[in-house]
Amino acid sequence: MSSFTQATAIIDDFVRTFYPPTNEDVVGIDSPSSSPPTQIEPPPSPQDNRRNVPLLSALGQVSCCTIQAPLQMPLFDNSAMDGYAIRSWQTADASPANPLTFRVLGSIAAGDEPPVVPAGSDPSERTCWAIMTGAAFPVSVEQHGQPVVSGPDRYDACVKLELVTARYAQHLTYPESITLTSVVGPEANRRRAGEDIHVGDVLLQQGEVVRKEHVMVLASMGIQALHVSTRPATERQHAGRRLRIGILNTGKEVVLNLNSPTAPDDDSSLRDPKPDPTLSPWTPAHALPTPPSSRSPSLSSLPRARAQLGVSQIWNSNGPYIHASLLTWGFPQDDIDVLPIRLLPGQDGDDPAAFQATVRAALAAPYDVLISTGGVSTGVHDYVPASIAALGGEIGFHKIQMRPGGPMMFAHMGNGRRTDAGAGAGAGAGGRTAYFGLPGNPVAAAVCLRFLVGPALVAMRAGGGDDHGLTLPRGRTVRIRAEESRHLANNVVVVVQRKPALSRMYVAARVCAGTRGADDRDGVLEVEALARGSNMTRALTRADGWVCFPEGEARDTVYDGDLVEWFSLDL
Ligand SMILES: Nc1nc2c(c(=O)[nH]1)N[C@H]1C(S)=C(S)[C@@H](COP(=O)(O)OP(=O)(O)OC[C@H]3O[C@@H](n4cnc5c(N)ncnc54)[C@H](O)[C@@H]3O)O[C@H]1N2
Ligand code: MOO
Repeated sequence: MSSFTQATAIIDDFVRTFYPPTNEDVVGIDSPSSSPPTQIEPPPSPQDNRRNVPLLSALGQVSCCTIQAPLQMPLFDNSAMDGYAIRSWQTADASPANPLTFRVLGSIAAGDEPPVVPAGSDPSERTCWAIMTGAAFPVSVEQHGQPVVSGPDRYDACVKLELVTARYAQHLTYPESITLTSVVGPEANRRRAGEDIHVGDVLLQQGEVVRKEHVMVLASMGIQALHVSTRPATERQHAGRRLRIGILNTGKEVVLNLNSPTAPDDDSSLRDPKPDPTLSPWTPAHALPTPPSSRSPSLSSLPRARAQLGVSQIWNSNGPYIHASLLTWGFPQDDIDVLPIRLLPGQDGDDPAAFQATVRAALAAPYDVLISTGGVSTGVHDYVPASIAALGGEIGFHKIQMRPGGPMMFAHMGNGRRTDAGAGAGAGAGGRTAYFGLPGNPVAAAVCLRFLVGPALVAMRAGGGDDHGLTLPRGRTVRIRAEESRHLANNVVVVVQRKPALSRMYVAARVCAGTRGADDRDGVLEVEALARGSNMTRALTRADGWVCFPEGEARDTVYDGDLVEWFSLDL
């Protein structure tokens, strides 16, 4: 586990070794601009140049429509951790002196249809399911097929795998039983359907300039095209070398929806008037959305957005977000490719062999930079670090003391051939292709991109920065305010509570209304901390930046009114 400082030093060393200062030609880029987040333009006039364009082409343009969410987010209850879905009440007596054993009934990966468990089974029997991050929880159903939404039958919580001792039987790919020595709270590590976005929530307003954060959220809804009024592009010039960049998204639950800004013009996501009454077979009735009466074009796209997803699948939002970020930071579209992981006959989703074949081909291409999402944490399907090591990648770091984004890895790779056959994982000789393995959770991926990948790419492009190395983001001191209704502990408004000196922590934040653009009375800008949670993407569309609570500080609580560091959303 590296500290943030160690991680940046490792990347810095790579940049200095393989991408020294360059005198290469200036790269002229039509960058989609970094407009202030909440910039609203006057409503477009009829003679404006309105077009229906693929989502990535809408970056930096003015939206002609107010877009309401056609889907709830998360789409279904799912696990925030790799671990075991249990009935939390059965853990009430667990302690080191009283370890409890649970029989494992099966395993659920993200993208798997969740098992349906008949309610009314013997409650004295302790059972559980192995469950991966992003996987749907088992559904307990009554005799007549109604899902059970509360009560002792429900597998309501996930205990993370680090907290249990697992016993394996030879014929099983998952443990036959686990032993637990601590109590697990109700709903622990369970991300609830709709906790971030409700159907009908406004995601983008008419007249708003489309930013990369909108791309993330709209892509997660399966929205592939937007009506925009095009503005003249602002040409930004970036000196330095061109970098060929490949984006890979792992996870069999992830459905790729956008390939490039040059995808065919498609306005079908803006048609189809009928709402879908059967959002998902296992969504509890109370969570089914009631579409509001005034429908926006995106609400009417609900059947299409949902119908194209299989059970337990999600739209890819990380890929479009990374793509949009690179375009925003001035990397030319021609230099960016989306690299789908293609399965061969007989290969299941999330097959490390398919992933390795894709990376091997990319190394031969060759790419300067590969950025993947997902598969870097601790679960059985998190094969990215081992695969990169097996391909000869030299792992610079895997796991950082940072939240979100802790599972991130960085490696550098050559042509994919191992130089020292038989040596242990990670013993490759490395090379000049930078490999950034970002976590799958979208906010975690965004933090890694902003604070580690972006600065690295800029340094690689320019061969410069601070003394020709990595330019670390520079912050500004601001006063933190807790967003309304944040936790009230003993009448003191607490912004963040964390374990002492644990990790560097980033939280999306927004300059407080009334102080926007101007400092408050004592000259310090006030910013509001927005929702945390590495799957809570909606906050990003309202944010202007990130606040940082640095690592190594003994204090575990950040109070309303404390001074903290603030960073803009863009580089
Ligand atoms: N037992 C433990 N479980 C987890 C830990 C841990 O320390 N112990 N860490 C958690 C943290 S923190 C993160 S972040 C995630 C990262 O996991 P992975 O990088 O292995 O990512 P996945 O499991 O593949 O996906 C996580 C999450 O993100 C969703 N996802 C994935 N790809 C996309 C995409 N392209 N677009 C949108 N959303 C995506 C996926 O469905 C999952 O919900 O691990 C925790 N678990
Ligand atoms: O969910 Mo993890 O911290 O990288 O966000």
